[in-house]
Formats: sequence, C-alpha cells, structure tokens
Amino acid sequence: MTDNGTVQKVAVIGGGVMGSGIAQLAATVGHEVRLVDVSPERLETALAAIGTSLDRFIRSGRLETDQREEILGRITPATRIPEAVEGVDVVVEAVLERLEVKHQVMTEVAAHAPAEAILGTNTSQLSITAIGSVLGEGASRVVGMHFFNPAVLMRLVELVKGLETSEDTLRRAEDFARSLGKETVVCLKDSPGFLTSRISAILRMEALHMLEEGLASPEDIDKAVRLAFNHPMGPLELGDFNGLDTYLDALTGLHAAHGERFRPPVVLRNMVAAGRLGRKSGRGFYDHGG
Ligand SMILES: CCCCCCCCCCCCCC(=O)CC(=O)SCCNC(=O)CCNC(=O)[C@H](O)C(C)(C)COP(=O)(O)OP(=O)(O)OC[C@H]1O[C@@H](n2cnc3c(N)ncnc32)[C@H](O)[C@@H]1OP(=O)(O)O
Ligand SMILES: NC(=O)C1=CN([C@@H]2O[C@H](COP(=O)(O)OP(=O)(O)OC[C@H]3O[C@@H](n4cnc5c(N)ncnc54)[C@H](O)[C@@H]3O)[C@@H](O)[C@H]2O)C=CC1
Repeated sequence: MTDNGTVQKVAVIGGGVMGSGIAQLAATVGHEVRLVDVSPERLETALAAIGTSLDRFIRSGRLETDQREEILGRITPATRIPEAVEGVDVVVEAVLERLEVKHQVMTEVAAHAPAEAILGTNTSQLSITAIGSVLGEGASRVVGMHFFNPAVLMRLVELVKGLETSEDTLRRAEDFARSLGKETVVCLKDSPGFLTSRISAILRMEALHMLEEGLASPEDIDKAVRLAFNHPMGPLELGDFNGLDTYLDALTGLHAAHGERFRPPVVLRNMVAAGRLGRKSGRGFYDHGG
C-alpha cells in the first residue's frame, strides 16, 4: 500500500470464469496481481482468456497494443496461497461456491496475508458471516465483493457487509471497487443471495421451468427475454456463459436459505451430472464446439 492508503498489490484466489476477469481488471488499472489456482491447467486457461479479452479491447480501440504485455506482465500466476498473499493490500477470493472450500481458502489466506489486508469474497449468495466465521476476530476483515461476469465489462460490484465486517473494511472495499472503475451498491444485511442473485435467480429459474414444460425452444425463450425486455442475453445463454455448475451450487444455497421457490430444477441437476456446464465444458443449453 502507498503512504496515502492506495491499493497496489492484489491477490485473486481462483482462476476460473470470475477470478481471471477480476485479475485482468485489477492489472489493467495498474495493480500488481497474483492469480492463484490449485490447477496449473486452469491458470493457463485463465491467462489465455485474459490475452483474448485484451485483444478484443485492442481491436475495439479501447486499449493500445503495447498495453497488452504491460498488463499481462503485472499478473503473476501461482499455485500456492502463502507466498502469493505476502505483502498484498487486498485479497479477492473467487473459488468454488462451496462453504467448506471458502473456509479452507480464507484460513490459509488469513494466516499469511498482512494483518491489515482486506479479504473480499466474490460469493454469489453464501453468508459473508459464515465465510468469515473461521477467522475469529479476523472476520472483521471479510467483506462480500460480488463482481459480475464478464468482470472487465460489467459496471457493478455488490458489496455485502457480514455481521462482523468492520466499517473500515467496507469503506476500503468500496474504494478498491471504485479504483477498478466500478459502481457499487451495499447490501447492509447479510442475507443469502444479497440483492442481485435473489432477483436474477427467479427469472432464470422460470426460464428453466418453461423449458421443462416444453413451452418453447431454448432459442425462443432467450429471444423473448432479449427482445421483450432488452436484456443483452437470454437467461439460458447467460447460464451457459456463467457456468451451470456454479448456478447449481448457488441455487442449492438459495434453496437451503429461502426455501422451495429456489429448489434446483431436475433438468439443471441432470445437465451438471452429465458434465454439460456451458461454455467452460463446450456444451450446455447450446453447443459451444467442445
Ligand atoms: C438457466 C438456469 C437458471 C438457474 C438458476 C440460476 C441461479 C442464479 C444465481 C446467480 C449465480 C451466479 C451469477 C452471479 O453471481 C452474478 C453474475 O455475473 S450474473 C451475470 C451478469 N452478466 C450479464 O448479465 C451479462 C449479459 N451480457 C452482456 O452484458 C453482453 O452480452 C456482453 C457484455 C457479455 C457482450 O456484449 P454483446 O454486445 O452481447 O456481444 P459482443 O460480443 O458484440 O460484445 C460487445 C462489445 O464488448 C466487447 N467484449 C465483449 N466481451 C468482452 C470481453 N470479455 N473482453 C473484452 N471485450 C469484450 C466486444 O469486443 C464488443 O466491443 P465493440 O467495441 O462493441 O466491438
Ligand atoms: N460464474 C459467474 O457468473 C459468477 C460467479 N461468481 C462466484 O465466483 C466464484 C467463482 O465462480 P467461477 O469463477 O464461476 O467458478 P469456476 O469454477 O470457473 O472457477 C473456480 C476456480 O477455483 C479454483 N479452486 C478451487 N479450489 C481452490 C483452492 N482451494 N485454491 C485456489 N483455487 C481453487 C478451481 O480450480 C477453479 O479454477 C463462486 O463463488 C461463484 O459463485 C460470482 C459472480 C458471477
């Protein structure tokens, strides 16, 4: 951190759909980024995806060609947390949407990151209080920092205050999100699904029920939502874009917290069981050539 408290070093834990985008975003605004994943293959895929996205920004004139290597040069891939979080100002956790995995990661992060670093979690719906509960007093440093896919383009970061999150942590998370060029909203109560996932899950679930009922093809359900409501993507194509395994994990949590209206539909369970996870596996509601 600089003398005026500005963030310089960031660790992103999890190099999947979201972690790769968050790392790219942080490196683009000039932060030094360590990107950690347990899987070297996922790290390779993440760096390739970041390269492809930077190429798109160059093609559309929003980035200079020579910035590509500068940005990539600010991202250091790593497979171990302890060394990667040394000296960082901010950690953003973006691993699987499972409480036990988040606990394991937060425990390791807190043991090795500087005591003053804030610990953001990109969970879609899990309780921030529950995620921080393994850290004892350290729970005051844990804050929900919910980015949206693609993180490099979407304008919002939803901040979520856990029961123990300190005002200082929340304020620094807000400053960090703004340093990334994002707007913020604050969910003041730690309620599963916060503001955005609770709302969006209802619309997406309804699309899935319509598909199960044979009301229309996936193409027409998506087209209806795109054209009738001016959504950039229909709910099923967005599911493929975000990852159906992540959706199932998120819905499982929402179901446990809010009851029947979020029960994961059988068709979604079956698709995940069959490995049809959307773009990341090459096949979901649509064929992506995988
Ligand atoms: C179905 C089952 C339901 C079950 C229940 C669900 C449970 C739900 C719980 C939620 C859990 C998880 C989700 C979550 O937590 C939060 C989320 O992230 S929700 C998702 C939010 N995101 C969106 O809604 C995205 C919607 N789509 C868009 O906004 C646009 O389609 C998109 C910006 C992605 C692309 O734009 P589009 O115009 O459609 O396509 P183009 O390809 O033409 O791109 C336009 C423009 O942007 C550039 N570009 C696109 N992508 C990138 C990139 N990754 N990097 C760089 N640049 C990019 C492209 O080059 C174009 O640039 P021009 O200058 O215009 O040429
Ligand atoms: N996919 C989406 O649209 C969005 C997802 N989220 C949330 O972001 C988080 C990540 O989601 P995705 O990126 O979609 O998942 P993903 O499945 O694409 O990536 C998760 C990554 O975490 C890695 N990982 C697992 N255990 C790890 C550990 N112990 N240490 C380091 N890395 C580990 C995996 O190897 C994988 O690469 C979840 O909490 C999800 O709910 C939030 C907003 C949008």
